[in-house]
Amino acid sequence: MSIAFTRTQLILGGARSGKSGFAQRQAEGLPGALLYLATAQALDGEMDDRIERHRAERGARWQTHEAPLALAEAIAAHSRPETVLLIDCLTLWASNLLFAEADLTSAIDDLTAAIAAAPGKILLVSNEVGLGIVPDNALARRFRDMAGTINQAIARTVDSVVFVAAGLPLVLK
Ligand SMILES: Nc1nc2c(ncn2[C@@H]2O[C@H](COP(=O)(O)OP(=O)(O)OP(=O)(O)O)[C@@H](O)[C@H]2O)c(=O)[nH]1
Repeated sequence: MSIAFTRTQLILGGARSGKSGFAQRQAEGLPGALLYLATAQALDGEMDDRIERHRAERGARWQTHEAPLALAEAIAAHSRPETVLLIDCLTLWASNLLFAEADLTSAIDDLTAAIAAAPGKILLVSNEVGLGIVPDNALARRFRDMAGTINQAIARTVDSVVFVAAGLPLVLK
């Protein structure tokens, strides 16, 4: 099932909700060159295997670039009128920012400006992390708040927002 797409779309969902697969199918339904911008870093063997599986599933139509922190710069460098950029995912980008002790407000401003200025199509994947119990430690609470703040800022910026649960899309905007 695909959802109407104009130029920019945010795809939210919980862990293993099917959001990445949904975003990939949305992108593959569009004409143009497909570019995957990964924010994940392979820090252990399990993540290596996961990334390998994702690369194999994407197939030969896709090019991959990694941007754990400099997402705005990567969008500016790779977006062209004929490209479809899939950014997966903003939640890991938030945790990379947190560990790098980066300035969240200016990182969000740079990212929203880059999305608005990009000439090509952009899909962004993000986790909806705040639905469970309140975490019992300050770092996890800070991360949860950052993730929510980023999702709201990106949702304001993009043309459409979809929430994926159990593999099924619900249009929010
Ligand atoms: N560095 C890197 N990361 C990748 C690559 N392909 C996918 N990833 C990462 O893999 C992650 C998504 O995979 P999963 O963690 O299996 O997805 P999930 O969130 O559990 O499940 P869904 O809700 O179904 O998306 C994203 O954070 C991507 O950044 C790649 O080629 N390089």
